Amino acid sequence: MEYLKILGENKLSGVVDISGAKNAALPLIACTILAKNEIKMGNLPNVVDINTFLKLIAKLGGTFTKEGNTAKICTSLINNTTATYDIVKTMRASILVLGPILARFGHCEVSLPGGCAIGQRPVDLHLKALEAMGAKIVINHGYIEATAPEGLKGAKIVFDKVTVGGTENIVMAAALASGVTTIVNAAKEPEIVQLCEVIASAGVQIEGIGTSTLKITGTNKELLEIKDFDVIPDRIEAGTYMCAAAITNQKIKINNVIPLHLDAITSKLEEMNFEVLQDETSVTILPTDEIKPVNIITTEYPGFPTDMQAQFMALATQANGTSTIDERLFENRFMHVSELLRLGADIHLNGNTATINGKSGTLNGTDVMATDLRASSALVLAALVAKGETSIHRIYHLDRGYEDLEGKLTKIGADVKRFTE
Ligand SMILES: CC(=O)N[C@H]1[C@@H](OP(=O)(O)OP(=O)(O)OC[C@H]2O[C@@H](n3ccc(=O)[nH]c3=O)[C@H](O)[C@@H]2O)O[C@H](CO)[C@@H](O)[C@@H]1O
Ligand SMILES: C=C(OP(=O)(O)O)C(=O)O
Repeated sequence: MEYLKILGENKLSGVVDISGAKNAALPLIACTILAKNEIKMGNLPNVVDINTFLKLIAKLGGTFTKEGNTAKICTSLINNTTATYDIVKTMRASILVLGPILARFGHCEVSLPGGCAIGQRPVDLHLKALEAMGAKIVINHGYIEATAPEGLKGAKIVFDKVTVGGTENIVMAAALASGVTTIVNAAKEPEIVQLCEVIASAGVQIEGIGTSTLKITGTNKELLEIKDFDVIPDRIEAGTYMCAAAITNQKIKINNVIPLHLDAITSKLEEMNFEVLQDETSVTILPTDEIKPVNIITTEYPGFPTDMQAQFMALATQANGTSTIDERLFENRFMHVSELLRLGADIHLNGNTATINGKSGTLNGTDVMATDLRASSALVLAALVAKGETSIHRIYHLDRGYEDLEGKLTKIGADVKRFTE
């Protein structure tokens, strides 16, 4: 297994180029199942989850070629409708093939994803919505077996909770359904906006893009001609490097971003007394005299993202005072706390609230274990300011979602090396 060794306290400076968004690219690859043509997708991040999703497309009978950050995907020959456990267990986003395959073929089988390190993460809302569109769903031997021999029919779906994956699955299913589907309480994340725009650019009528009510007029199983596109920049990768600048209190420019997507992150950094300069495609974090504490509540976009919670917790250890972080989306997304404690942080957990006493002492490098993707990046951030050497184990989590992390950090002056144990 591979691990990272980081020697802390280096001065950082320079520019980081942000890759395409994993969480936009995954549903966009799933949406190629709606198309009859080959689609060229640019700005794909070179991360394990993308390769896993492409492998899933190939297992279903689709084809792809990938060169650098561009893939050409064609699903016209799909002849298998089952997403098996071996793939789903490594990548929960596999559930995103359910809507498009069911809509196109009238049946689909997807292994139940089960829980993961950050919580139970049920998919009941995806299933309930598909049932409202006419699907019959049974759970059999750990598989979701969905059928709709007559095709899916447009329906009014009112989501009990805002769900990113649920909204994506239903938008894709609705694109090939018959009639109009209205999604009320839809998620509004930029990743969903891009998915809707790509499907709309193929001629599907979608009203309300970027709002919490989406109205999709389906094609009644007529496959789409989807145009080539580039994946939007990764706002979570960008936010992570913004935190790298902040935690080391150095000036770093984060390039190739959409600053609007970073508003919630920028505003929390400003509350922590950092100046954040913006132009059309970059943000620059400037050092501050005093890092101030912050109070954060995670919520849906455009609020503060749960995917940035762990990184801000690492940053809060360097603040002059006590910060609080309330995790409202996932019941178990605090696995990084015990590892930050091993580095010397002073953090108390009470239910879904973490209290972080900043500057209670210096962090000291040691061995720590990554437990999920963003927990891993929080440990990397903490290691950048810890005294001495930190070894971060189980970095396969990190590789799911950060392209060339060592390369990007090394370029701005960090001492990061990968080893095999
Ligand atoms: C690949 C991808 O884009 N992953 C993101 C996506 O995950 P994902 O799409 O899984 O997250 P959801 O928005 O669906 O989950 C939000 C909340 O709703 C609950 N829920 C969801 C579906 C359902 O059927 N029933 C149910 O109860 C979940 O357990 C969670 O508490 O959005 C999350 C919330 O912004 C991010 O942290 C993930 O990085
Ligand atoms: C939780 C994440 O991803 P996933 O939903 O794929 O587990 C993430 O990107 O932070």
